[in-house]
Amino acid sequence: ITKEQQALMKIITDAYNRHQIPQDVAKKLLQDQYSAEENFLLLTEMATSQVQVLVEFTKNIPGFLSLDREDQIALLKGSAVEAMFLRSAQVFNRKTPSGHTEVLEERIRKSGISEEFITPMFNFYKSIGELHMVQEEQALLTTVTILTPDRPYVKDQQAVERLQETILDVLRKLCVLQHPQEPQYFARLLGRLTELRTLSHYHTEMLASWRMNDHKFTPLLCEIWDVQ
Ligand SMILES: CC1(C)[C@H]2CC[C@]1(C)[C@H](OC(=O)c1ccc(O)cc1)C2
Repeated sequence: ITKEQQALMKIITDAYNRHQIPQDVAKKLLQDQYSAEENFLLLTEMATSQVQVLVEFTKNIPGFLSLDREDQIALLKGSAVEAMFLRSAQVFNRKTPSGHTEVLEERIRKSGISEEFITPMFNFYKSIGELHMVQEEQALLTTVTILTPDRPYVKDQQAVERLQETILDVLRKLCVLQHPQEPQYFARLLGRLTELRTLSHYHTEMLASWRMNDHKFTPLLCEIWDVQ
C-alpha cells in the first residue's frame, strides 16, 4: 500500500467513524415501549438519521464532490439502501454491550415488516458478521458501494468508475494484508455487494407494504427513495 493509498484510507475511515448514528436515536431504542407503531416510528427515525449520516460521509469521499452534481445525487439515491444495510450490519455485529442489538432485532421483527424480508435481512447480517471486517474494510466497502458506476441516471459513468477503481485497489491490498491466510477474502467481500442488491429489492417491497398500511415516512426518506 503506497503512502497516498494509506492517506486515502485514513480519510475515508475517519469520515466513516466520525459520522455515526446519533446516541439519542440508539438510546431511544432501549427506552420507548414496544407497540408496532412505536417500533415503526423508531425505525423511521433510525433510517432517517442513517441517510443523513450517509450524505455527510459521502461528501468526505475524495473526488466525490468533483463529480457532476446530478451524478452525485444519482449515486446517493442508488446506494442509500445498500449503504444503510452495510452500516446496520456493522451495528448488529458489534454486539454493543448495552444489548442494543437484541432490542433492535426485537423492534424490527415487530414493526410490520413481513417475515419474508426479515429472514434474508438477518441472514445478511450473519454473513457480514462472519467476515470479521476491520473498520477500514467496512469504510472502504461502503465507499465502493456508493461509487457504483451503473446506478440509474448516472451520466458520466467513467468518472465514477475511475474513483471506484482507486478504492477497490486499496481494499484489495488491505484484504491481503489483513487476511493473509485467506487469499479469496477480497472476492468474498465483493460477493456481499451482490447479496446487498437482492436485499434492496426486498426493501422496496417493505416500503410499499408499510405505505399500504398508511404509515408515514419522513420527507428525507421520501426524497431519497422516490416514495409518496
Ligand atoms: C435496520 C434497517 C436497515 C432495516 C430495519 C430498520 C432499518 C434502518 C431500515 O429501515 C428502513 O429502511 C425504513 C424506511 C422507512 C421507514 O419509515 C422506517 C424504516 C431497514
